[in-house]
Amino acid sequence: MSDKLTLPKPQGPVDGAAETLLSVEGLTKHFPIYGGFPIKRKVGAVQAVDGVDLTVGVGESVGLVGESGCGKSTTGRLITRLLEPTAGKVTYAGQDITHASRRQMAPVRSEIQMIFQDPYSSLNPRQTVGTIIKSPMEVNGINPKGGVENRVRELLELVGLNPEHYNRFPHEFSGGQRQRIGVARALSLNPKLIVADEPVSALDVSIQAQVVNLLQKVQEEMGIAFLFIAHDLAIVRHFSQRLAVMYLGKVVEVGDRDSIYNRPRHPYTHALLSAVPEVALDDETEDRERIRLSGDVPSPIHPPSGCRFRTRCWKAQDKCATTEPPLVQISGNRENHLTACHFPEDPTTEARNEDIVLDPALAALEKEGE
Ligand SMILES: Nc1ncnc2c1ncn2[C@@H]1O[C@H](COP(=O)(O)OP(=O)(O)OP(=O)(O)O)[C@@H](O)[C@H]1O
Repeated sequence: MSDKLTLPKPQGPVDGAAETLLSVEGLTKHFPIYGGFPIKRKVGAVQAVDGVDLTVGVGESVGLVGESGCGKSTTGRLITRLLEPTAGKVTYAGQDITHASRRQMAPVRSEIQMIFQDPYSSLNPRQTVGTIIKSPMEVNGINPKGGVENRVRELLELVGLNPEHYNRFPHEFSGGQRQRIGVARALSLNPKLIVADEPVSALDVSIQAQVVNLLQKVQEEMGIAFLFIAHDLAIVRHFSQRLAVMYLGKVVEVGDRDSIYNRPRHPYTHALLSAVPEVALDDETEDRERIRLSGDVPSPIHPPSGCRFRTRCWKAQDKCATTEPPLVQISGNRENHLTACHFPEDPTTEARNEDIVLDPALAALEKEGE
């Protein structure tokens, strides 16, 4: 039997969205920590990703959001198989690729591409733009109609760059243009899924929208599915049809865009939304609740018991420390809107009477100052 994966048409609609292209179940990555002298042994683990379930439909754009350190990049790298999962399952187009070898991954590799955060370090400074974009085609033995160079010029044009700049080097481009080169490189293999890991975070705010628009165009016109990783909800607001909110290695809420932005239930999603400047500036919603998401995410080496958000949650009760809330469709949620919380917020973003301060130390300081 050949050990190469064959890629049948993706099967079965899931989540009410398109046919499922990618699905991850119980995805887990624990990075071991070694210590001791003279013999080093495992003394603990960073629980970066801990039992994530997620699906991306064919041509669908899914946003994965959460604060820095909550495991978004690790999730992206597990999906693209740049990292080996500790546990769980990754299924792409109906095939289990969780532990697929390099050889087995070969046919899939070209279909799943990644765009990285930093357009400065992700491009080889010694290679011309032409070489950077054509390399994936050459490595994968792809010879497009009209030749490789012609295809590279087409791709440059598609991402809004001058095809005549084929022989230029990355340092001759601005940050936004370099990220466009990264997009052209990702597109060179006609992918079906792009994992974009904070693709605009390193760019000037004025340039961010242009690159997001380009990605949106690519997603819509070429039917490419996206997992768009971002730390704030404003960036993915217009881009993602569905959103998953992550906190300390777990997905705490997932649903379609309207459910997450207008009917969020998890206190953490409320807090993230209240930090979205775009929302605060909006006249219609100027009375939105104000939640100050201060304090750090606890260490993923010793995450809190029960609900991981409980140490920063204004609604936490005893049960939250003892029982982990499952990610389910709680009462009041629409279909496919799942929330992991014992004491969810009302499904509204109406104004509150008082500010909520998530950091107890900060709250005490404010009280003293009154
Ligand atoms: N190779 C590694 N070895 C040990 N710990 C790691 C490794 N990679 C990531 N981590 C840890 O895993 C946790 C999750 O990291 P990850 O980069 O996935 O988070 P993130 O949400 O993408 O954050 P950021 O936006 O800052 O990249 C962090 O605590 C990080 O320090």
